[in-house]
Amino acid sequence: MTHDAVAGPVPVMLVTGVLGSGKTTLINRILHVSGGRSFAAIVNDFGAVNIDEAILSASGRPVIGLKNGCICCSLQGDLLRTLRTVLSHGTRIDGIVIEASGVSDPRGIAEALFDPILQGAVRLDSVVTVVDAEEHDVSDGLWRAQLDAADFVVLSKADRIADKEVLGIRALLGAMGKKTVFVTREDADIPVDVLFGSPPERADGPEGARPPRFADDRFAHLEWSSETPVSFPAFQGAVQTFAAQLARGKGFLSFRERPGERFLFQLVGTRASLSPSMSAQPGPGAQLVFIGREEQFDIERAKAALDAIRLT
Ligand SMILES: Nc1nc2c(ncn2[C@@H]2O[C@H](COP(=O)(O)OP(=O)(O)OP(=O)(O)O)[C@@H](O)[C@H]2O)c(=O)[nH]1
Repeated sequence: MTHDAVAGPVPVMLVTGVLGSGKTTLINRILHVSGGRSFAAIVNDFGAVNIDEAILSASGRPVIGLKNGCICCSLQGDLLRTLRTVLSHGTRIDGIVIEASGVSDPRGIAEALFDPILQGAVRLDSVVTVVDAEEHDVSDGLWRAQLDAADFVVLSKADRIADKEVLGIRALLGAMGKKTVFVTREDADIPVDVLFGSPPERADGPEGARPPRFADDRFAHLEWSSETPVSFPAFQGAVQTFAAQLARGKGFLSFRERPGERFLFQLVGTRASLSPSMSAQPGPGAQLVFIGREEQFDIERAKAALDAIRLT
């Protein structure tokens, strides 16, 4: 099925969730379990280095990264242009998954999909919000906005908490009107057919009355790179000096102590991890992004701590 008028509009799934909740992990599994279907992914990262694009491109599916902004506001034009490019590519596309950056209010993106030129070419099938079972802040306005917009909730990292706590979060989400909650672990099956379900009735077209959106200006980010491998203990020591100020950190890097190996660094809340990188991305140095709330994250000090490791 090449995209054309006969095939009908291409279904779009919009995946939201706060920083580090598990959006890329979910999309990676969707791209891998897509069976005979051909899905494309559009990912929106917060910064010029698109780590998520590099992670997902290992799936072998078309993945396009949008950088330096938020598709719920400043990048809306880029999203529309990218969608048009994907649709006119000439290859069969059975569905498009759009990952919003962890600071996006999904309403802006849903509105963008009502663009008159795209009408008839794409159809917003579902808004999926990933909720981190282990770490979430129910008082956070962005978290609530993402939940409000969700047709489906995917509860990630359920493997990290007790079953009783999972039941508690499900009850909380149920009380918030979210009936369809999928609980996942990193290796669990993903109900792709349900998530790409029939289009729900939406009241969020251009005419609908909507509350104001959340902007992405509450977060500051630092991009840091090194052309050469870094020392592992020096890197660890530098990150420890500002990790408490961060909401998120991620990227690829190589260590002098492990020549020829490439690692994916992930930091969510207080949890940091390093795993062998499966993605093809430029080496041999480091490309990292660190994100923190504006009022907490001292970018200059973090940059100084990282720059110092170049000299070690
Ligand atoms: N144990 C466990 N870890 C998970 C699960 N889902 C995601 N993770 C881990 O959580 C971290 C963040 O996951 P991502 O998928 O990159 O999160 P994200 O929402 O795409 O992050 P941003 O795009 O930066 O907002 C990574 O270290 C993942 O391996 C899960 O279900 N279980």
